[in-house]
Amino acid sequence: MKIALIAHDKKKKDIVQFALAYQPILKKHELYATGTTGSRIQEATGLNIHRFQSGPLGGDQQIGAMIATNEMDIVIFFRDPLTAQPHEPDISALIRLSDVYEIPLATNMATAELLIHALERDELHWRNIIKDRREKDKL
Ligand SMILES: O=C(CO)COP(=O)(O)O
Repeated sequence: MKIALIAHDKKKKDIVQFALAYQPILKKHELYATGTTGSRIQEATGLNIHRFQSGPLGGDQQIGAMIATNEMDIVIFFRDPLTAQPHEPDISALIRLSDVYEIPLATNMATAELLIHALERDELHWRNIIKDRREKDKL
């Protein structure tokens, strides 16, 4: 599965803790992240992560583009609901696209934990079925 990891600045420590705790699960998947989140997780865990631009410079949009082309399976996005972000429209667009394409999206640690356990139990297998169906529809 392809998993996007994103965190706003005040949530970066949390996502690093999350990645450390679930490293054995995460390492079995293809990981993507916005720029700074990706480097912080990489430094702490050594996980292999494809890093996009930093969020304010287009990283959220790059992940959104993967969602729109049916290439992203899970989004874990530790948002900071208490701080205004300069790229708020990009954040809303990413969340909107996750809803448009019905991509499992966790915006806080509690939901992220549920998702990661579901992933480990292979309960997100339906994503592969949807992907195959959409690929066939394109033909
Ligand atoms: O701003 C972000 C998401 O909206 C995250 O970007 P960084 O990981 O580059 O800090």
